Amino acid sequence: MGATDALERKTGVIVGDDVRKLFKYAQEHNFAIPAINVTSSSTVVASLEAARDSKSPIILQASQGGSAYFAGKGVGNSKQEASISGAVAAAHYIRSIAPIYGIPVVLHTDHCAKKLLPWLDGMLDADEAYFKLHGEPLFSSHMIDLSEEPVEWNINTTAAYLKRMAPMKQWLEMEIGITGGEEDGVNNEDVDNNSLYTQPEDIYEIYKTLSPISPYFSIAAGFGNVHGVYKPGNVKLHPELLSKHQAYVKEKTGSDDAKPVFLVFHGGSGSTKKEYTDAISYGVCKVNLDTDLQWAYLTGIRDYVLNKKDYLMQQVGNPEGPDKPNKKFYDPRVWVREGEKTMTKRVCEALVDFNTANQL
Ligand SMILES: O=C(CO)COP(=O)(O)O
Ligand SMILES: O=C[C@H](O)COP(=O)(O)O
Ligand SMILES: [Zn+2]
Ligand SMILES: [Zn+2]
Repeated sequence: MGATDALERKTGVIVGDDVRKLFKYAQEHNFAIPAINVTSSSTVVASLEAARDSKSPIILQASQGGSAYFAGKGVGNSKQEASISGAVAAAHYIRSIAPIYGIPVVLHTDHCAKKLLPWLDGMLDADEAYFKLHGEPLFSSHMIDLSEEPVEWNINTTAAYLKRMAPMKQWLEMEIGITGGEEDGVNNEDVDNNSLYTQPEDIYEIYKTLSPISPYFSIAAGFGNVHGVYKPGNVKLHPELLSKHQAYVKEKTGSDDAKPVFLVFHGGSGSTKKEYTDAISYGVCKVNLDTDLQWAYLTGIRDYVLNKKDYLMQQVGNPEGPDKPNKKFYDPRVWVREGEKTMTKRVCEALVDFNTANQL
């Protein structure tokens, strides 16, 4: 018995009820699925390889900036055209290759502040076009992040988007309580500390508003989360706040489910195993991990270049002889692959930390 038994589609990109079933299964079995920020085919395959080798489901997500990178940094993005095309290209790529890895994959997009809503609108146009042809949306899920706006406007605008997505049974993640650090190029490092911690009343308000529209939503509730990795002690996480949210919603709705809310943990990098497992025990089913993987990807490439320096300074000639060609050392499939290996290893560690390994 494993998570795959709960799913209708067992490999490749999953959508609709399967997404909800996977998240519920994760909550019931005390694990969370890592959401990896991908920016290229290379980071996609490094993540998929880790999930396949660990017999785990995985979430691949593209941020607005990561999507534009998929399209190419040389393309203009004043109307979000690079972010829309790049995200759609990433989605088609991931949909094409995910099945050969033999694991279920949730295809998601990350954040999306108010000023970036045209990006989300463009992706939803692509979802609806795909839905007409295939009876399912192109992406499994999206995030909307209006956490810096007044709470009422955040909830009402999120509700309007969920209404648009509901006929496609598409998942929507929303944020309440600001994530510190940097996201989408916006610097939240100086944000007031209290706005990093969400109150249970806000969670219930969201739950009450969104539930009648669609059951396919999750909440990234702030419990001190910060993007990036800083000096120890700078970030104070309070995952125990999440248990108050669950208890409050359970009491208000009379639900017999101890974890009625699907919760998301942002800023996963640099956190302790206990912070992960505590948050997971309170109903976190998705943990976002980016910065630690950027670092892991670099280390493999960095070490390769440093160790092979004498083979990389000219096309011909190395310590083995002045006539020796260096092609097999500077082929990107060799040195980029080293970054993939160290990234895969770090994703495997996360899968163990979040108790996801061997859950399929
Ligand atoms: O929350 C994240 C992406 O949305 C990732 O945060 P980290 O970069 O801190 O892991
Ligand atoms: O928001 C958090 C993610 O780490 C994405 O970051 P990014 O905007 O630098 O791609
Ligand atoms: Zn945010
Ligand atoms: Zn985030």
